[in-house]
Amino acid sequence: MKLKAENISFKYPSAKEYLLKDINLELDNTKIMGLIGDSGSGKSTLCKILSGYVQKYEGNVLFDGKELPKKGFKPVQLIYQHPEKVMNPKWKMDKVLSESWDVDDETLSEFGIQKTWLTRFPQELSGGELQRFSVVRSLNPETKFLIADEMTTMLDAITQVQILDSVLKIVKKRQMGFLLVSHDMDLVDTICDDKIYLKDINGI
Ligand SMILES: Nc1ncnc2c1ncn2[C@@H]1O[C@H](COP(=O)(O)OP(=O)(O)OP(=O)(O)O)[C@@H](O)[C@H]1O
Repeated sequence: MKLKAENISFKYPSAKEYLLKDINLELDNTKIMGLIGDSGSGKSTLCKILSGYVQKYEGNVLFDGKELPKKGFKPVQLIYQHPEKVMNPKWKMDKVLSESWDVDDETLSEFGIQKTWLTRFPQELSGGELQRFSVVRSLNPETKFLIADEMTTMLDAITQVQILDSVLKIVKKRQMGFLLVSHDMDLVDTICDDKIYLKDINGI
């Protein structure tokens, strides 16, 4: 499977300048890729475009040659850097999960999610606990490509490794594509087969 960005350009409505200009990118499930860039350089924005979360941009995002669906489930799933911003504060966590898929007990335990957390609201969980939900939520059986945007920043070092290991196990088993966005060069070098520097592909 291929995730392709063709001449992506993007400017936030409130900004004067383009953030992303003529980005071309081709990712597939044969290589685990890393995306690196300075803080504020547009990595999260590019991830939101590649996963169909931001839909107003110039250029095309094609998944296996087709545009991403505008509504409903998306085969490219994004694990957000700030899960609290994208979870409905009025929904308890069991509803937040079931909106994506019917998560089994094995997956909950693999990611260290305690059953009692399921009956809490997002604001009643720590950043790290919430991040585990964000990871699990993205692992719908129909997910074909996973983009992890600084997904482990809210976790301590040991938990980071555990969660990433579990995700990578699932990525390999299901032969999903995986893009890891991180500031941590050592982490990218350890986990990824190859890396992309945003400044090298951004024509601004
Ligand atoms: N909704 C928004 N409206 C206007 N500007 C925004 C919006 N979201 C982000 N920006 C700006 O766009 C730029 C890129 O932000 P983005 O989050 O994509 O960068 P990043 O490379 O992921 O940064 P970091 O590594 O710090 O998370 C920043 O200058 C940010 O302030």
